[in-house]
Amino acid sequence: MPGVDEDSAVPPLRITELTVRFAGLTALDAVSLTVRPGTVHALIGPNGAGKSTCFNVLSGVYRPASGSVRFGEHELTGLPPHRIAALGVARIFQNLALPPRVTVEDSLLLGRHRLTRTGFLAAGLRLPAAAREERRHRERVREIAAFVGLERQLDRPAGSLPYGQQKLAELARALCMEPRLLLLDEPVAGMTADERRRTAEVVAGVRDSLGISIVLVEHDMGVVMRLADAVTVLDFGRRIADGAPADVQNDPAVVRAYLGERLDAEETDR
Ligand SMILES: Nc1ncnc2c1ncn2[C@@H]1O[C@H](COP(=O)(O)OP(=O)(O)OP(=O)(O)O)[C@@H](O)[C@H]1O
Repeated sequence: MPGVDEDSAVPPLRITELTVRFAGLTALDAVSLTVRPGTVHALIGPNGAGKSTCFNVLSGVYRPASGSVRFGEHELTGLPPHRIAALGVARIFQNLALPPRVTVEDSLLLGRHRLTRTGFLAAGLRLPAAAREERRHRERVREIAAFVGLERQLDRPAGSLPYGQQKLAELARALCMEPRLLLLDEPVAGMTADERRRTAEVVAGVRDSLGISIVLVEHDMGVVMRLADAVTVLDFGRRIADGAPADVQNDPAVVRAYLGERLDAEETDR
């Protein structure tokens, strides 16, 4: 499926020396990483490592104490979430967020709101330009639904779909914004093995056919190793490794960090 906007080239995302503090706790400590255009970049690490904090800075929820996040020519730190979204940064949350009683089609159409030119007043007055625009948006919604494999679910309320399809519908809604960067927060958590495989395929398709960059926070190492082009590992807010998945997996600091987490869990179980 091609993108619609010709001048929507995907720029690199450069995070430089990012530091976030909460009342004495350093949640991110001078973290740097670069997401190359059109790649899946996984952000992994044990619980409390700082992954969600990093997402919250990228999407404008938190302001860092210092450091910068540049998306192409734009500095994202200090911008409110809607301005960051308008630059083409879409975030998908871990919890289901689609209104359950609204049809998949209408939810996806709402996802295109930011791209609507004629606006709701013109649409309400049934002006021809608005009708044309709505037809165009509906066509694109159908294309995107087909891309994630939900073309036959468009008329169904989102809440009536199996969990895996609801998550795909959320991904479709994010794609309806025509984003250039997708932030995926544990996209396969709570899924069956089949749903995980299907979701991983769709995410790979988003990268390969749309060229969108993806930052992926995920605990499922199978999915990370299969999907990621690059991996950054955080532990206690510090970057402890960065590179190709296979290299990072064998890095002694990474093995130690995850081993520490397992030992902590065993300690709590006792
Ligand atoms: N709003 C906040 N106020 C205070 N402390 C916070 C806040 N948000 C996160 N923290 C702390 O910052 C650290 C990093 O948390 P964060 O949620 O970013 O980790 P994470 O890697 O996403 O963990 P998980 O895998 O468990 O989701 C933790 O010690 C957490 O308790």
